[in-house]
Amino acid sequence: MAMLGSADTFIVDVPTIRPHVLAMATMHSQAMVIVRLTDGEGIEGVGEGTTIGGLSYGEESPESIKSAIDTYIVPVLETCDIARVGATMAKVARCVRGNHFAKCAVETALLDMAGKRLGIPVSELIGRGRVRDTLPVAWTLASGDTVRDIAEGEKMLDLARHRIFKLKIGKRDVRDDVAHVGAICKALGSRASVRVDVNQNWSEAQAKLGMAMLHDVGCDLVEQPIAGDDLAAMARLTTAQAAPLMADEALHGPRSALRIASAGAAGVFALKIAQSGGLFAAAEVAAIGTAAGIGLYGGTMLEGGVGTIASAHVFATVPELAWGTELFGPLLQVEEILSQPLGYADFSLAVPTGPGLGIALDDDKVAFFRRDRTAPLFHAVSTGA
Ligand SMILES: O=C(O)C[C@H]1C=CC(=O)O1
Ligand SMILES: [Mn+2]
Repeated sequence: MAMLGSADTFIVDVPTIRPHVLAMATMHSQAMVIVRLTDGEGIEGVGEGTTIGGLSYGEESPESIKSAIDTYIVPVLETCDIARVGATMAKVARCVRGNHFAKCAVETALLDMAGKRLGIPVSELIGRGRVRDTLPVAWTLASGDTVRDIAEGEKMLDLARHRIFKLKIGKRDVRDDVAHVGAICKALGSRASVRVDVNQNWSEAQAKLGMAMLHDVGCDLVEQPIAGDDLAAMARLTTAQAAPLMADEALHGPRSALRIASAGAAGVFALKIAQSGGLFAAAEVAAIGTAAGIGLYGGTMLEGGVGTIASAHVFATVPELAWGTELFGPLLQVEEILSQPLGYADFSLAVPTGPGLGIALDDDKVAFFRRDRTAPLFHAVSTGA
């Protein structure tokens, strides 16, 4: 039995290392909602709710995530035995509709606490438990410039950090986008797998042309080429096109996963904990995909360290992760806000082994990047006078 001790939610804004150009927004910084819960014994759990480009990607914004947690979810937690994470989240689901990103942040914090209480990693609390300790990690080339993207890809290969690259397209004319992808495929050759994400920006006709041309230039996978709610068109493209179609924005948890699988509307699922509505729900999406013979990929909402590691614990439990993961979010930010650096090496991310999430926030960095910070932004520099 454990009762809620305290709850604190706040937004941190961390600049990106370069502009990140997507079809629907160009990011210069990432806004992450951090939730910190304690129980009556003082055990702390952290969670993260993060989306991309304000309201341009999905239906929740950083501000709405924080407000849903503070106003509607925390009062429910106050009535629960928060040691029972499944029962607590079931009660939250009865009281709060939708708001998957907010629920995921809270469920993450509860699982972090539960793991710490039990002395086991979160991955051991999901499904059948952990089956792997490292995850292959893709990088997104999205500087908006082909030459710069090739140089960045070469650098990542040299550093042995990434050999899977996702290109963000859909903003320009289809033929211009394909020329950009083709140039990168040609430059990186067999040293890398190149995939694209259109973020729903094509019509079905554009997708027919684009997917055929992309296959011809060596692109391995096409993510969400058209609107995620048009399952009939996704099914037509999945059947007719040689390049596999990956569902991303179409997936909102187990029920949508079942609908997509039944309609034959995707060959690959992008698993995302926030979009699914939490870690348990993401594991259920994975199970539906596996049962339907759909390939799995560990997706990201470009979360920082907390959301990335929460995702990593789930992906570490997936028996077959044919397409790897894209858990590079913290590397796109100028600072990880964690006390210990994450283990990116040998084209992979190490899944922490400590209790709970196995990570801790760095309080100074959090104080520095908090949107509501009261301390001065820059420390005074001594002149030696
Ligand atoms: O999948 C998305 O749409 C979101 C995201 C993942 C990688 C990236 O660069 O953006
Ligand atoms: Mn996507």
